[in-house]
Amino acid sequence: MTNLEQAVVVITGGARRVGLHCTRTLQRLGCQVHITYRSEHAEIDVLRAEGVVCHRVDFEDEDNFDAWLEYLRKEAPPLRALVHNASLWLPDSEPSTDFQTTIRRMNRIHCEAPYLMNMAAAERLRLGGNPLSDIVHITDYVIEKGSDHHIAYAASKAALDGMTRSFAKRFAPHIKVNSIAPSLLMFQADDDLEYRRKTLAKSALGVEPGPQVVVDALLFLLNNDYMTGRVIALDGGRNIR
Ligand SMILES: NC(=O)C1=CN([C@@H]2O[C@H](COP(=O)(O)OP(=O)(O)OC[C@H]3O[C@@H](n4cnc5c(N)ncnc54)[C@H](OP(=O)(O)O)[C@@H]3O)[C@@H](O)[C@H]2O)C=CC1
Ligand SMILES: Nc1nc2c(c(=O)[nH]1)N=C([C@H](O)[C@@H](O)CO)CN2
Repeated sequence: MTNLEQAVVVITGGARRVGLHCTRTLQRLGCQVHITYRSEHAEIDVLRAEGVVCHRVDFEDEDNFDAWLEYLRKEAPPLRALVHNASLWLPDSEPSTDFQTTIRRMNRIHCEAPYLMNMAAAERLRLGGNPLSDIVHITDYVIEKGSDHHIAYAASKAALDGMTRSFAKRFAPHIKVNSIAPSLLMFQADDDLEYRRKTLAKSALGVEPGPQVVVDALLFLLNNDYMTGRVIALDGGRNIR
């Protein structure tokens, strides 16, 4: 069992939903959690009061993101883990968006940004191992099946999945790199009943599990010193449906 007391963990998109649940759990376990968030909201002040270090980072704002990379390269403390949770579930046919913008945004958020953060944080992660350190990519079950309405999203998550194996090769033996690939975790507040029914029926277990299943998988990875380049599928049995 790894000792997470005072371990420094970075969680991107750590101020809402799944990321927030990961943030609160690791903070309670004695970690020093650093999060990135994009938009200001009341929860940020609450997290700061709880001792979470909150960095405002928009992956699509070049100067702001470059400053974040510089922080990871030169100022961050030794890191025990870097969790790539931040994401945007952009459909291909969003009325206000043309397809070129959609694919560019999806690749930026789910592929370019995690790639650049991994390279920037590598030295800090090597220093922060106890004995090993972790990078976790949160991808999506959809990379297995494809999607007809989130093609760019699925493609960019597939790229993130591929980088799991590549970075696992590059960073062994000091840094483990694994993916968590969920299907439905949490509905959006405005998802209607018909959509919820249809979505729940897609898996063998037929439930909306909530964020704890991701926390459980994350803690498993942090505590396992013999797994790298692999994927934990959290999909309620979508594959056997
Ligand atoms: N929810 C689900 O059912 C499923 C989720 N997943 C994956 O699990 C992870 C967590 O899901 P969920 O909690 O729903 O994620 P959300 O859709 O709630 O997004 C997580 C965070 O990403 C941040 N983010 C979005 N765009 C940017 C950007 N350009 N720069 C920096 N941060 C950004 C958002 O910040 P802000 O709020 O400030 O804009 C948000 O807090 C994601 O990787 C998701 O793809 C996979 C399958 C199912
Ligand atoms: N960044 C996000 N990615 C995904 C979300 C989300 O809310 N934010 N939601 C889903 C769906 O739950 C899908 O798995 C089932 O309809 C997928 N990705």
